[in-house]
Amino acid sequence: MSIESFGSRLRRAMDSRGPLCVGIDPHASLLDSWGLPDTVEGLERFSRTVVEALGETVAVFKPQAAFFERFGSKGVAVLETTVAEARAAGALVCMDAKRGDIGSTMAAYAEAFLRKDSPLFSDALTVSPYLGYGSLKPAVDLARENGAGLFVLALTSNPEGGEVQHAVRADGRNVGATMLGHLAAENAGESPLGSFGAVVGATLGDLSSYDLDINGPLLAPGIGAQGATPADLPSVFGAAVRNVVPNVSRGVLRHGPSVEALRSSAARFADEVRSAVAGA
Ligand SMILES: O=c1ccn([C@@H]2O[C@H](COP(=O)(O)O)[C@@H](O)[C@H]2O)c(=O)[nH]1
Repeated sequence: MSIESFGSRLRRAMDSRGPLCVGIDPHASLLDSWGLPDTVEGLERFSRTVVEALGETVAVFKPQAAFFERFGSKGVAVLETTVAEARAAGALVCMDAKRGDIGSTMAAYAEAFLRKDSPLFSDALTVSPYLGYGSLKPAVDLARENGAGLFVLALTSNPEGGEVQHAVRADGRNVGATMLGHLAAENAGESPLGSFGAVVGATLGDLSSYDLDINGPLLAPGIGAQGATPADLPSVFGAAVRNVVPNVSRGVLRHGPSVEALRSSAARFADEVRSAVAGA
């Protein structure tokens, strides 16, 4: 029996639930504003509340591994539960762990997040290609085998990213464009959508000099706390906007701990995204 690909599962989730991805980023300041202690117990209450509020409506959750790892093994245990509960609620999970290393070590990272029986198995994983795109091959292979996906950092939302990603190579292409080219090759011939996506910040303004037509998803962080809005998406992404998975973390999470307020905030962002994409 063949496994359904991540790209196919994601397209279905985007069509039925809308494309919004909500981050699960338990910042210490958010725990505090939710009236929770900055402890493993606080972390657990926070994550469970987000999943309870939004698990049946958002297409994708993006837990930010760093906020769990800062509590050590107990925090990682909460991350495992969060992933399982989010997936059980019907959402896809993109683990934002931004892993990247030499190929032999990358294989171990891939096993941690993309092996079907791993406690942290996620539908997709963010990865860093800055040890060379080829170093990601073990993750590409395991993702394909298990119907999972990757989001490769191509053009990140932070202002410092350009120093690396806009650097121009000997062939005249810049580094970010080169990563997009690798992903287009990875996704060639896939339908309805390839499983190998790019991270492209919603904060970056006009990207018309880039070929964003990679036949794969474009994970777009930067909406809300970093200043971008859903209305920016068409001008940033052009025709590729239909493959954009816009991420909002603090912009939604700051409305907790009320489940109702979290739901209304996510619904507002989802509506704004829908209108922006429909008008594009
Ligand atoms: O280019 C990137 C890649 C990843 N991120 C991550 O997304 C969220 C954004 O959080 P907000 O609260 O909505 O700003 C966070 O987990 C980042 O690590 C990114 O912002 N930019």
